Amino acid sequence: MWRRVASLSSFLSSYSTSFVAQTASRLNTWESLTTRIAQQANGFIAPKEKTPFITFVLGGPGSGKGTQCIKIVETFGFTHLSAGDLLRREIDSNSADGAMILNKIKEGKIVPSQLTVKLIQKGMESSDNDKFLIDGFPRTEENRVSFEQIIGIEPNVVLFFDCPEEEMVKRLLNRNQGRVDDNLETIKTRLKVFEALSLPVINYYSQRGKLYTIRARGTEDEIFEQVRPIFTAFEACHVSTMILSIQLC
Ligand SMILES: Nc1ncnc2c1ncn2[C@@H]1O[C@H](COP(=O)(O)OP(=O)(O)O)[C@@H](O)[C@H]1O
Ligand SMILES: O=c1ccn([C@@H]2O[C@H](COP(=O)(O)OP(=O)(O)O)[C@@H](O)[C@H]2O)c(=O)[nH]1
Ligand SMILES: [Mg+2]
Repeated sequence: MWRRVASLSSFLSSYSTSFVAQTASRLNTWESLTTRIAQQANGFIAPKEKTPFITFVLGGPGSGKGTQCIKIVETFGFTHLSAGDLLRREIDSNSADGAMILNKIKEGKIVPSQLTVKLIQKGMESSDNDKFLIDGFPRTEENRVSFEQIIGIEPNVVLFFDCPEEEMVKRLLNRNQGRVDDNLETIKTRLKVFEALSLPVINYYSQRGKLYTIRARGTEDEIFEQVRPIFTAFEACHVSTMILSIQLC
């Protein structure tokens, strides 16, 4: 079934255009967006036994990943798995790895991949949902490869919140969530880690045609209006796929 639907991607792309062209008209790249979405739509709102629909949410510290994830969850019904939150929960639960994780976070360094991937895997397995926002992961090429090896699937979509450094620093210093890493010294390390280790991951997904770059400056609502058409198009594509499969059966 999935192969048959994929072979219809060019038809789906023109079909979905009429559905969502209005909302997506803000994007200059609409034509290539619909083509890519038609190719990547398999699994959106899929039943549990099907491959889940995975979105990686990437961007520098303070770029607004978590804030936008809340809006995506509210609007599109994803399950939000923040890698940072999973690690902080692990610290709070006094697990054997807690002290090591706390040190890594304090220093702005990256926790060993296997540990993070296992926590994400647990989060996915304990959810009935099939649509996941994996926020703040993968942060390194090693993270990315480890996810592919352990979970065995690739993301359908990768969002990149592209935000100027000075804006990220300002936001982090005002975050007020009592986080051990929201101080200037750790922020400086985190920005360096982002540039050296995370940007290559973003480039990798850009080359694979999976990257959607969001200009992450402006109000939260303005930024969400760049995010919304991406998922609206996937939803429309899913509906047209359902209609087609009913017609073909
Ligand atoms: N568009 C925005 N404009 C101003 N502040 C924002 C915006 N988006 C998020 N914030 C604030 O910036 C801080 C960091 O946002 P967060 O979503 O935690 O970023 P990330 O998860 O990428 O580190 C939070 O205090 C949040 O309320
Ligand atoms: O896959 C991950 C995600 C997070 N972290 C650690 O957790 C910190 C906080 O991550 P989070 O995503 O919460 O930060 P944000 O970007 O949202 O500010 C990072 O600096 C890392 O030290 C990690 O090691 N691996
Ligand atoms: Mg966050």
